[in-house]
Amino acid sequence: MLKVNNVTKSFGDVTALDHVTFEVGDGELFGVIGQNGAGKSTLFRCIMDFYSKYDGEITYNDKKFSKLALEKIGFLPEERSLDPKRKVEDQIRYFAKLNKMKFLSDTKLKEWFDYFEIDGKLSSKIKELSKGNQQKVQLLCSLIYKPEFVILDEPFSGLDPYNIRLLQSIIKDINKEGTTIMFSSHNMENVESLCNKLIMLKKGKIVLNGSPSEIRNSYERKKLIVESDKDLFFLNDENIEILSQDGNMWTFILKDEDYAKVIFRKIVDEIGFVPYFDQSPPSLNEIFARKVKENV
Ligand SMILES: Nc1ncnc2c1ncn2[C@@H]1O[C@H](COP(=O)(O)OP(=O)(O)OP(=O)(O)O)[C@@H](O)[C@H]1O
Repeated sequence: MLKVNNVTKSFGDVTALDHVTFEVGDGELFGVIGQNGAGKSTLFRCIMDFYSKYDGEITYNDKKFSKLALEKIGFLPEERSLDPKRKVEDQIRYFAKLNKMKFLSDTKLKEWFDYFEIDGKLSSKIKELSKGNQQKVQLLCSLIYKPEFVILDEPFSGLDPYNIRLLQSIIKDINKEGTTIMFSSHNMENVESLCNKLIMLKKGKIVLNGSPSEIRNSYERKKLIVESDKDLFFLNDENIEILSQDGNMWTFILKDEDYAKVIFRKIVDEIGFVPYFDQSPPSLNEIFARKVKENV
């Protein structure tokens, strides 16, 4: 288990991390979300022990992360670090060797290359690949030796939607095989579909912490979406903050979530059948947007 306890890291008068405390359990797929400058990369660098000092304590199974054998950790840094002049194959073999992978057969190498659907050849030079494909090679390099704990700083940045989905499914597969994975993103949608736990950082502080459903269910269900061909404006009263219509879909923002029962009854009484009636908590995307706007 990774334990981050009361970590604060400052650069002059900028507090990049401000009393940050959370845990990542073994086998978790853990998302770190936040806007630009929220402190995500600083957090990863603290975990990797790249700074000479920070306040607080970070341990992995009760030891410093940096004391772990190299081959147990995978790290995709925000600054990509491939050698443009090297061949793809040599670059992958270099990282595999650096991380103490004993043997990498040609077949295994080709399997991984195909798994990532990299557009290029193993014999291509890194600089001959597109940016997105270079990114896929770098992610491959941080995973091929099957580390037990992986940190991926912005693994999806600059990728098209197809490749985002491809890398998400690779990350899920590798996590299912037992690797604990922490990754960062600006995009809540990437995080929501992928992780089972997350934190959101804002100006170096944790403003959300939990599983996507725990976080969503901690919010009131004040938004109702109802499908109806009939006009529903007759339901507008002092218990409804906003009532809007888009085609046959109606959105109600309630003052109190319990009022949904009254609305449901009234619709059934007045017009009978209700094809669609949804009272979900806000999506993570909506929660993220709200948190961005809130003053911390
Ligand atoms: N080496 C440094 N020297 C000075 N300030 C730094 C340094 N590293 C980070 N910062 C500052 O710390 C804050 C957090 O930066 P960090 O890179 O951790 O954010 P981030 O969430 O990773 O952002 P992004 O999504 O843009 O990569 C920012 O205000 C940044 O300017």
